[in-house]
Amino acid sequence: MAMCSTFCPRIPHYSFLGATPAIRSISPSSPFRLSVRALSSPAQSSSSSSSPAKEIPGRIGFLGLGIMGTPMAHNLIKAGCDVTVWNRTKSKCDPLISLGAQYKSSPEEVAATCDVTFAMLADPESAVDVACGKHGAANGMSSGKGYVDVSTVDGATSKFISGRIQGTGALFLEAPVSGSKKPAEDGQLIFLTAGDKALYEMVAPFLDIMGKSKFYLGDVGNGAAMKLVVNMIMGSMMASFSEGLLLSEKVGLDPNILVEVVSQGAISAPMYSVKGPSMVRSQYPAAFPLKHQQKDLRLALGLAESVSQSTPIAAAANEMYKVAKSHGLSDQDFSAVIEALKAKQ
Ligand SMILES: NC(=O)C1=CN([C@@H]2O[C@H](COP(=O)(O)OP(=O)(O)OC[C@H]3O[C@@H](n4cnc5c(N)ncnc54)[C@H](OP(=O)(O)O)[C@@H]3O)[C@@H](O)[C@H]2O)C=CC1
Ligand SMILES: O=CCCC(=O)O
Repeated sequence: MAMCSTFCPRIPHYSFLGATPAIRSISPSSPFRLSVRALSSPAQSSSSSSSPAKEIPGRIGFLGLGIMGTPMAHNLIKAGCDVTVWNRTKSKCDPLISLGAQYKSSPEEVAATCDVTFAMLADPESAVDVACGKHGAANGMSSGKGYVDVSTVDGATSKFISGRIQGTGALFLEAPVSGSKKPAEDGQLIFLTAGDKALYEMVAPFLDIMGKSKFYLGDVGNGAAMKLVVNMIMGSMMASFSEGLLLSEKVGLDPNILVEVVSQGAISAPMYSVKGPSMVRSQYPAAFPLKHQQKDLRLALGLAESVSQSTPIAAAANEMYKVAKSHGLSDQDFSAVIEALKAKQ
């Protein structure tokens, strides 16, 4: 890994060589370039016994600037990190470039110029394509670098990508996130990581910038599985909530009051309080696109089948999301699944 030369002001516990001990006044929007000891170099590492400095990757790549990737990369830039971005639709890079990000025209170039590259892609196909396709990130990876895939994919996909990345000598970490657009903006995501522990430790400061907590779950596939189980539960909860809202209305109750009642009881969940009022108004501004929720249910059902676990509620919910997709609601928020029930009336 290259010498780290980036200072992230929100990283509290790291020793920066060449900087005065009292950290200088920091403009949150401007990347700092202080000289920091790179611990990936064994010689430097072993000669540093008097200081607790840790390894901090210098240049951070970010591939995939959709609803989630954009605020995640933005938070890294705001924290002063040296970030290089790429997105299939180039125009989505422009706001981050204007905030100080660098741009490369392919995942391969990003990976080649960065120490650690994060990827936040739509689904298994795009995650594989961006990591392993022509001009994919794997072509730019080599020993000393790291690849962190934060997309939601299935374990088999993650293992395939891991194999390609590790085949170059680089390290791999899967790190799908729990939390949606607002937590991504607020740096409040929950990372569900698995893979190379050394890379986990190396990127922990960056996960701490983008999130509020992180779990290390062992072998590649475990992070993906945890994420799919969580989203399987979430998809079923939203489907059930949709039925309740419509039933309450049909029997003459005010669904807004149902939302309030639910929020005060044992089944209270932020998701219901946040999305309930707009669902009552039949508005579904996309935070978590419905097509991705259906993808996650599909992948979770595959996971369940692989271990012969019965999941009849998730299977029924999946059918509702499929119906909603067939009504053109793929890019709406997943709460638009309620429309699938209205369509059946
Ligand atoms: N939104 C949410 O609340 C959450 C989403 N997730 C997961 O995170 C991932 C991203 O979600 P989100 O940001 O919402 O999704 P978006 O649909 O907003 O963004 C998807 C990203 O993937 C890129 N992409 C899609 N297909 C391809 C392809 N074939 N080749 C290259 N790039 C491609 C898009 O590029 P382009 O701009 O060119 O279309 C875009 O950058 C998904 O796996 C999702 O399940 C996880 C937690 C929460
Ligand atoms: O994958 C999307 C998760 C959305 C959320 O956790 O709110």
